[in-house]
Amino acid sequence: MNENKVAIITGSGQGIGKGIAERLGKDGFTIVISDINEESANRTSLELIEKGIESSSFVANVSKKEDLVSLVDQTVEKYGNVDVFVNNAGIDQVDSILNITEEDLQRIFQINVFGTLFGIQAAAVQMKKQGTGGKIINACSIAGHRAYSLLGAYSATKFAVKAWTQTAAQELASSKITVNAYCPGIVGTSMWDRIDEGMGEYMGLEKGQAFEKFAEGITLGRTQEPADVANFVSYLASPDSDYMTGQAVLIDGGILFG
Ligand SMILES: NC(=O)C1=CN([C@@H]2O[C@H](COP(=O)(O)OP(=O)(O)OC[C@H]3O[C@@H](n4cnc5c(N)ncnc54)[C@H](O)[C@@H]3O)[C@@H](O)[C@H]2O)C=CC1
Ligand SMILES: CC(=O)C(C)=O
Repeated sequence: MNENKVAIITGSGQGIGKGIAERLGKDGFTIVISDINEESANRTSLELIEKGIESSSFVANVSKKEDLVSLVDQTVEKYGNVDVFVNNAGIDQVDSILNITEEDLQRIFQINVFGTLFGIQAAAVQMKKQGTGGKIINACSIAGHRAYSLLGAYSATKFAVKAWTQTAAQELASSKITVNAYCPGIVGTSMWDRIDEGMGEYMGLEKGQAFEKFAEGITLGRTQEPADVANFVSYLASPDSDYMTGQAVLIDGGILFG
């Protein structure tokens, strides 16, 4: 299955992106690991190769459109096609609404919002050229369904990702390109280490307490692993999801409903 199909995952040197890369690699895709961090991108790609998965790594900063165009070009030069593009890279920011600065806002929007749009554009241009359809998959969040205290800027970026997903789905459907998003809850990656620290400072909590407080609301009684997200992304990347587009789906263990 998926022989000769190529998946690019941004921000896949670690965390959820790495989990997605491992799962899509198992599903038979050739995997392009891309990250702003060259060292982690190379390491993850080598790990996949050691598991028998065809893989390469390319450095790209998603906040620069030319990097994403070049990422797609380099992939096509090496493998001939792009079938799945996962806009996974994203950053967090913890701040109260009164303290968010213009500089902070520009940084997080440049990566989470502009970066996702640049990824959609670069992938769609290539997929349209190929004429065989494709799957564009974006990283949203529970914070794209409801905004959270101290995560105002981050939540705003994830609401925007949901908007890109809906618009791109409508505009690209005639080219047989589906566009969907995954919305995880609380995944124990380095992103949550930073959020835990930031919230801890604001709320006077010890290390780990903000994470635990958020985790209390999970119906299934445990926080998420990257593999929990990757299992769902595997479906979004497969023909089984061909009749689904424009959706930002909660995969959060039951934090939010509806
Ligand atoms: N960890 C969580 O609980 C949740 C995470 N998400 C989303 O999932 C995605 C992945 O998050 P995690 O794996 O937890 O984060 P992480 O911080 O562990 O990993 C993010 C990766 O993106 C890379 N990156 C950062 N800025 C970049 C840039 N400008 N260009 C290219 N790569 C860049 C980093 O080097 C890193 O490898 C993000 O979009 C995040 O918003 C959504 C919901 C929950
Ligand atoms: C990091 C993230 O999306 C949340 C809300 O946990």
